[in-house]
Amino acid sequence: MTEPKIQIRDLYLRYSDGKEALKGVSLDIQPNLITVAFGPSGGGKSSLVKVLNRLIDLSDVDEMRGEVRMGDLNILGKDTDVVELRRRIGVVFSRPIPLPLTIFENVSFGLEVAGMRDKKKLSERVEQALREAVLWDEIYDRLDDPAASISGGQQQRLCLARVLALKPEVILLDEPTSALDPVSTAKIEEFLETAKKDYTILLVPHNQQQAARMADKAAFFLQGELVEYTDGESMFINPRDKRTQEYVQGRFG
Ligand SMILES: Nc1ncnc2c1ncn2[C@@H]1O[C@H](COP(=O)(O)OP(=O)(O)OP(=O)(O)O)[C@@H](O)[C@H]1O
Repeated sequence: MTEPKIQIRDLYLRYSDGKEALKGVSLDIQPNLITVAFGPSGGGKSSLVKVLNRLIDLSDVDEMRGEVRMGDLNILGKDTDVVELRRRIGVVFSRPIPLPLTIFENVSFGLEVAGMRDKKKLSERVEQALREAVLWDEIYDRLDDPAASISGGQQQRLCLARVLALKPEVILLDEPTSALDPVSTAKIEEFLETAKKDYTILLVPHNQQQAARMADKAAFFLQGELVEYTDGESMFINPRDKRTQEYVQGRFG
């Protein structure tokens, strides 16, 4: 058995308004696979994403307990270096929010903050990240244009390239294609299929078709509970839990 990349044990999260977003979730996220976290709105998927790279620190939380580890690193640890954690676990959200800079600078920014100064190295890393994000061929001759001048679908891949430039180990994607047209969606999915050999990927899909297309492993979340966690195929063809069956068959939304 491969060692899980991320181990989550009995994770409980309650926001200050009393909402219990995660009610004792235990989940092993395997490397080099796409794990899909799906289920109806309010199930806790986005909260889980935020816990994993500690963006949850920016929310009003009443109580959070349990254990989340990546190898030796205690992700929830008080002394955990969250800047380094967020480099190792990158995140892409549903709306692309490029920095008000050029295309090139959007990708080089994080590298420069991390201390990379060598222009040649920066250019190489930017090109590599843009190629990996399936964007290079479309924008290689306008790297100095403002990021705002490219389409929404291209901006989303630019945000992905920004994450990739920092050479993360894990990539979290929270409905990354929900604002995109089918062509841009296909490019993100193409990226995910190729990228899984190099990364650990957790995807919150924007619909069930995408979940079924992309999932090597699938985790069904319902009102803060992880109801079922199994191989993608089993989940969508032959789910065990009645609640999963009903959701997968479209009997509730
Ligand atoms: N910052 C917050 N403060 C208070 N409650 C929150 C906050 N964020 C989420 N919640 C609540 O926590 C629960 C889980 O929400 P979460 O966004 O994690 O679910 P989700 O499965 O990602 O849903 P969606 O698909 O709608 O994004 C919901 O009841 C939600 O209202």
